[in-house]
Amino acid sequence: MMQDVWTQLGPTIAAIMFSWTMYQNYFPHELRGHIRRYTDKLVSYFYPYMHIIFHEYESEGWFERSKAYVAIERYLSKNSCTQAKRLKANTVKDGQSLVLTMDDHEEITDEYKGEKVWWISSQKAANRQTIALWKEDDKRYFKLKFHRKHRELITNPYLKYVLDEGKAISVRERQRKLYTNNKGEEGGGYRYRGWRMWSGVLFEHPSTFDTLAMDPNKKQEIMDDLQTFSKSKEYYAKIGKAWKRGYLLYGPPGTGKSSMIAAMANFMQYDVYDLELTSVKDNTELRKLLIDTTSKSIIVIEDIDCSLDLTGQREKNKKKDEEDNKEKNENDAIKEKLKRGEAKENKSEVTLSGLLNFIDGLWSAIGGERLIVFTTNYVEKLDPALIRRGRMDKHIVLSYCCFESFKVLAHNYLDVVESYVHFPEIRRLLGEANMTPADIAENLMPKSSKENADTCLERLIKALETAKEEAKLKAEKEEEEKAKAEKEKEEKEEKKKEVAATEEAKNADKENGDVSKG
Ligand SMILES: Nc1ncnc2c1ncn2[C@@H]1O[C@H](COP(=O)(O)OP(=O)(O)OP(=O)(O)O)[C@@H](O)[C@H]1O
Ligand SMILES: [Mg+2]
Repeated sequence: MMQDVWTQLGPTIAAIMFSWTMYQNYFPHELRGHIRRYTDKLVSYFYPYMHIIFHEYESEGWFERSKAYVAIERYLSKNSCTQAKRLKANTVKDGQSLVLTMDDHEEITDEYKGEKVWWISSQKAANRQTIALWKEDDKRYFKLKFHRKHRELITNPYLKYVLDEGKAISVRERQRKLYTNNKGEEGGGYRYRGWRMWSGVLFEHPSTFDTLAMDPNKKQEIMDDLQTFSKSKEYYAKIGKAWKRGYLLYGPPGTGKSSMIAAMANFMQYDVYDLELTSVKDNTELRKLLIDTTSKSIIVIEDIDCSLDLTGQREKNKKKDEEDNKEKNENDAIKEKLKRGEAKENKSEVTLSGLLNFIDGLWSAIGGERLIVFTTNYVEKLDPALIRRGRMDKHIVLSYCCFESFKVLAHNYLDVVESYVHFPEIRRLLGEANMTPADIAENLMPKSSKENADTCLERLIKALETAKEEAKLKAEKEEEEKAKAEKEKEEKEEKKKEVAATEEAKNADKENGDVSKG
């Protein structure tokens, strides 16, 4: 039987092989091209599917993986896990977690608006004679197969959906970074990312809006504002504004300005670029730094009043005495920060106009989706041009701890709620004494395993009473000093008047003498 089949098929197979060899070796090249085109056409006439190829590297010698390929890989990871028999593991988040995708030559399906598509991962062996220096030799690609009657649906909305979704997954899963432009002693900042202007470490600050102590309504307002901003790409484009928003956080030290920035970054899933203005050589370097930031980020300039001399003009218009006094306090505070290493001496040539350009000049629009946050202890020191709406769109004051803020801290630090016995007294004392959330937090923190909520709250009550007493004494002292100064001023005036009167009398005597002589 088998013999019969071979007798019949043998000549046919031999004829096909002979024709193929003749075709390969003796058929003219041009003619072969024509034949191939016509056979492709014929096949496509009967074969209803079409495909799109996405290469891992878009062109020869290109260093980076294609963004579309990476987004598709991320998008397909969910379906891969449930459908593919062989998976491939890639590490992400700086080696901290894995992304599983289908291995080469696997096929999985996906559905979009009820239509089925196929994704095939493939690999074409590269020419082994070439030496691949920076990537694997084999050229990977994804092939998307779909029915040609869905061409419109797949090439347009489906692919956009896949790429957007893939990018969103990457953003959600990426490990966020905290960057700084401070080069340090050895210029280490430039080492980490080679040619980049910023150096970065993982952003791991645990502050969130839940742990932030402030008035709940104000907190909600800020969260809504941030959320609206993140969803307003089209709106910003429509009104012709760069997609960025400025926040000015001001208030006394220890009221939660830096904590709020961390909470914002965690809430928005943004990177943080902590800009040390005193380390920026000049306006050109400032612009370069701006260009080198990515979208979905917060650019922070802390203690802006210590970073640049932005006081100039305005002070001339203010009352001299009052201003001198305040100036002294502020300078003391800056000196104190310098001592603690929280501020740097200003050797920078960055000017106010350079900074204004940084915030909303032409270059500020690149990248999009960025928040710019300034913090200061002395808002009145800043030039109005710097903080006007449009530059710093939202001004947020962080102040001394109120009862609402205290409740958040008490819950976070001690797990106690409003019904607690010490709360009414604390509420009363908070109304009478100024204490920053940082000080409250320090008092609430148990210092040993023997301390419980009661001991911590009692300690806080004592601290509040002391603060109240100190504030009273300070106010009395200030009052005394003011009265003393007032008295001294009056005495000086009196003395001046007396001197003037004596002078006048002397002059009058002299004039009289001259007249009598005459
Ligand atoms: N509003 C707050 N909610 C929760 N914790 C706070 C708050 N304010 C201060 N703290 C606590 O006090 C510490 C110091 O706060 P933070 O650094 O945010 O203050 P700041 O306003 O930035 O001060 P500075 O003006 O000196 O930079 C934080 O680590 C945090 O534990
Ligand atoms: Mg701070």
